Amino acid sequence: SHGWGYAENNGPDKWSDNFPIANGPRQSPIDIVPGDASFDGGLKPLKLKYDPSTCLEILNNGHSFQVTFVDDTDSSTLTDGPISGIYRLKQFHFHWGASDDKGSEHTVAGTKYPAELHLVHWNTKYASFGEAASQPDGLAVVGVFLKIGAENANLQKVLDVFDVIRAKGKQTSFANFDPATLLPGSLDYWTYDGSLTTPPLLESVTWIVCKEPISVSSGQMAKFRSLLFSAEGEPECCMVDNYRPPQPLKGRAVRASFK
Ligand SMILES: NS(=O)(=O)c1cccc(F)c1
Ligand SMILES: [Zn+2]
Repeated sequence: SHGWGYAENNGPDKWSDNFPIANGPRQSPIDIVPGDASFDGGLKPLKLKYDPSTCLEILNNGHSFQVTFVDDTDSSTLTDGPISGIYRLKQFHFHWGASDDKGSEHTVAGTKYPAELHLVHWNTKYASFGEAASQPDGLAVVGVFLKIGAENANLQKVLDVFDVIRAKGKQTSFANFDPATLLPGSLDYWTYDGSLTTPPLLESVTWIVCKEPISVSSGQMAKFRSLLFSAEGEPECCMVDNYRPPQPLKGRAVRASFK
């Protein structure tokens, strides 16, 4: 049977068939309305400490591409911000559109960005990512919007290996990349309780969405769109529009770390 995806027959509107939590109380992404967010002076600044030597490989998993990290020590961590304890970086990946007018998962007062970066961390009070992913406080994902502008030289280091991971299932070693180079200058953020934005849609994520975007050029966005959802030997299907649209807030509070 066909697995989940982003097409008409297996996309976001169909996910609840196999993953009923898709209609749950804390689903992601959401539309962030800055005027509705409440400033919380108790929120700490994000503390991100990344060790580039924990960077392991880059892979096309058929839904996005992801850069994975060695997470058997506290070398690359997220602490403070809205969370308590230590969360380890597991991977980062992106979501993007077929054109520059769409692609992000979170939106800001209805505004879609051309892409969105997700840095995925898991709570070390649990034994593993998999265990943490099933807990309400198990994961913390930092979201960063990409906005069309100047070419992003740090991002280019990732795009330069796309030719060897073009098809689903391809992976290659990827060493000494510092994900901190993909963070915006300001780490002001909105935060709310949510979920994974792809199946299994587990409601285990503390979302931390940065207010300030990073830049990406239109040519670099075209490079994202050169990846394939399809595996080698299958009819080629461009990897585009791999984003879930905003989900109902269902009474959740969105807090801001800034005024
Ligand atoms: N898109 S996301 O919510 O960051 C996500 C989806 C699935 C797995 C995961 F680790 C993170
Ligand atoms: Zn994601």
